[in-house]
Amino acid sequence: MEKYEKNDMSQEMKRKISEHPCYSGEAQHKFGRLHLAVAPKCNIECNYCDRKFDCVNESRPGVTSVVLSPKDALAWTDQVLAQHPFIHVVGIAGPGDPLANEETFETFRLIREKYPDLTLCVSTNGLMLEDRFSDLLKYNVETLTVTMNSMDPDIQMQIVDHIVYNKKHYHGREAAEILIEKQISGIQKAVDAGLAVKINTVLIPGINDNHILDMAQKFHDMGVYIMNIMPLINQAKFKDRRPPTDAERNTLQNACLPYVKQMKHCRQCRSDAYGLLGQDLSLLSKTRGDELRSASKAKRTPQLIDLSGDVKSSGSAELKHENMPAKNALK
Ligand SMILES: C[S@@+](CC[C@H](N)C(=O)[O-])C[C@H]1O[C@@H](n2cnc3c(N)ncnc32)[C@H](O)[C@@H]1O
Ligand code: SF4
Ligand code: SF4
Repeated sequence: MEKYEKNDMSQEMKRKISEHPCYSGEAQHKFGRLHLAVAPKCNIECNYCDRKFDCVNESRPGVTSVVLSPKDALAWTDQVLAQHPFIHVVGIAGPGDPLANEETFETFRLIREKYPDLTLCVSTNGLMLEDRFSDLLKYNVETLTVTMNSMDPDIQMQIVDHIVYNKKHYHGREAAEILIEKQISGIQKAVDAGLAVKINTVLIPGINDNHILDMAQKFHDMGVYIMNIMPLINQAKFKDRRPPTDAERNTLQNACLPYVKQMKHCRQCRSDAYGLLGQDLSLLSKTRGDELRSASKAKRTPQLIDLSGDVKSSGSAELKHENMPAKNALK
């Protein structure tokens, strides 16, 4: 592991990484993470993304039982940390894109004020990373994941349907070019500022599989800390595509390993997951939720991009199941 670490990484950052379950294979068994689902809107549309459905047993990215307000997210954090002191990382990973939602920054502000020693973590598609980077620094967000599936616009345009940037929508190659440019400049900015950057790359056979090794080499040059090659979950516009086999993913991870450290233990978690990676407590708690929902008036409101250029709601189905935060979360 040391061979990947930049010499200038501080002792404090090394300690934080050693307690982050996604950055360290050893940490996953001892330390947990709490995801706060405060960010429903997204500013791009990936062809594999489906944030519309939720099921009590469903565990995949983009799924949450309720969208929390920043205030409720703080109350929920208070309760989870009190009950589970092995959680040292609080992150925002959707269900949409954290940097497309002001609630993300307000949540970080509230949490940082109360918990100066927690590691704050965020996961983004990177479109707004450069533009909102100073806001992340303000709250001392130290670990950052950027999903980057291609550096080649001809490949990227097969994965992303469209983007919305500065209230304008872009399609096709132009959208892909803007997104790639913003991702690269944002990642470099974050690495240069000393953040531990992780890259998520969704492996989509027949689209980006032959390109991922090239990306790993570039990530090495850029100073990325770790790469997480995730298997495609075939859904949404990619429902008929074939996910990779474990062997295909393994082979690719091993090929990339000389260039950038590989995360091999990703669980493709929900946006409201908490606990150890291998034991998501949000899935184990089946008798909770009504109190939180009535107290917070929280509804499930996944939001998609409207082609007029606004980021808007696509529905407001109230959640029916009970799979959500604990009793007395909001006293
Ligand atoms: C739901 S996203 C939220 C954060 C942010 N919007 C992003 O895309 O990075 C969290 C992660 O789940 C991944 N993801 C979403 N849908 C997926 C799918 N169908 N198959 C594999 N990974 C998926 C995304 O690519 C991203 O890395
Ligand atoms: S950026 Fe994240 S939330 Fe947005 S469409 Fe892609 S996977 Fe879904
Ligand atoms: S989805 Fe993967 S990287 Fe993200 S919190 Fe879960 S295990 Fe960690």
